[in-house]
Amino acid sequence: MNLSEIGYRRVVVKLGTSVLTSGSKQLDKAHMVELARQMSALMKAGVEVVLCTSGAIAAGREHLGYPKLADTVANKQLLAAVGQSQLILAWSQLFSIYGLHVGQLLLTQADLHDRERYLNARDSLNALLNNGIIPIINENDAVATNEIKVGDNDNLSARAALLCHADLLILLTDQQGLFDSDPRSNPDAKLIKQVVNIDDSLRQLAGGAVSGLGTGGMATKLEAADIARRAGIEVVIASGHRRQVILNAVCKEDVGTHFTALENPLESRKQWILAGQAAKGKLVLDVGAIKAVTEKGRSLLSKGVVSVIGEFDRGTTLQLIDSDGRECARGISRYSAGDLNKIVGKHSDEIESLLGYDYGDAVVHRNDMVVL
Ligand SMILES: Nc1ncnc2c1ncn2[C@@H]1O[C@H](COP(=O)(O)OP(=O)(O)O)[C@@H](O)[C@H]1O
Ligand SMILES: N[C@@H](CCC(=O)OP(=O)(O)O)C(=O)O
Repeated sequence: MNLSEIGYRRVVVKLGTSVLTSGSKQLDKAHMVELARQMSALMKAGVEVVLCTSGAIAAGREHLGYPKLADTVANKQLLAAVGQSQLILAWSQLFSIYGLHVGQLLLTQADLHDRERYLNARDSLNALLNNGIIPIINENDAVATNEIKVGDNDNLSARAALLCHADLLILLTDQQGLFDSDPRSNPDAKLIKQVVNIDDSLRQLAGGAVSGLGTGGMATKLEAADIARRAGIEVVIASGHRRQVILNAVCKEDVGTHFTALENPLESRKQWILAGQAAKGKLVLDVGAIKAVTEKGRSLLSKGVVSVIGEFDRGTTLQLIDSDGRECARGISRYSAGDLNKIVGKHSDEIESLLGYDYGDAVVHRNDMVVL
């Protein structure tokens, strides 16, 4: 393996519950050690690895002897709180076989949404990697309510890849990659080896199916792939049980589905906008505004806003959607929902007289916006 010729410096590996449990109800440590071996080999060859691991809830169930618990958020938090310590213990022991230390980062949406916390998380990741320690990331399920949850580890791993400026994201799951329909329900489904563009027809293929203990299925993997490739990060979706899968993916061998990265990655501030999540609010845009924003690279003005959805403060990241609810851009609002409700459809010149102040003509400035 000549990794110096490959060119990847930093790789994020995401392991789904389906991989960690091998489809059973418990952590498959025999398989985890094999994955740790491959990641350790990369670290020793000079390729830095960040591990994004699911499996806390499954590990919690196993550790407590499969208790009968109602399917509530609080009970999932209980299972994650118990299971996360088992999970990190397992990884710490398995990597120690290869002489490597691990460091744990449990993140929530809020850590990615707030610029200062985002930069702090980035510093921690870099400090670990600069010292040859493998960062192990999971969502902080025990404290995350639905509002502050990223929600699935596919998205979390993409955001982590942006955070640490990785150049490859490997999403490992229980299928060989992305198929043209769900291989669980269609045995004739065909593997898609290369994806250059992610559009609505591709999203439809991903459907909603999820393996036994997993969250999100292929749909969240596609979302993750889209976030990463926009930031100039290549993505591979492959089977976590394929022999040498991590090493082969890093050596650019033909494994699973490969997503080409966009050539002009977004600058860092736009990456941060994409790394956070537009959780709190939406603006519905008229046709002219959609065109101005998506085709002409303009800022969004109040005149082009048809309606405001949700309650939010100034400085919140919003989804900019069309009348069918399709998201066309994401950006930071210069006005609160309350203010926006007073100025929708109005000319920018009227803002000061309507509000008694103004924060500029743009409701969402183009420097604070990512067109999707
Ligand atoms: N087009 C598709 N190609 C591959 N898998 C798909 C597709 N559509 C849905 N799936 C489902 O997605 C599942 C993997 O997602 P998930 O259960 O969340 O796994 P993980 O725990 O690895 O994140 C597969 O088992 C498969 O049934
Ligand atoms: N944070 C959760 C996993 C959430 C998740 O996205 O799971 P998966 O679809 O298996 O990657 C856990 O550790 O159990």
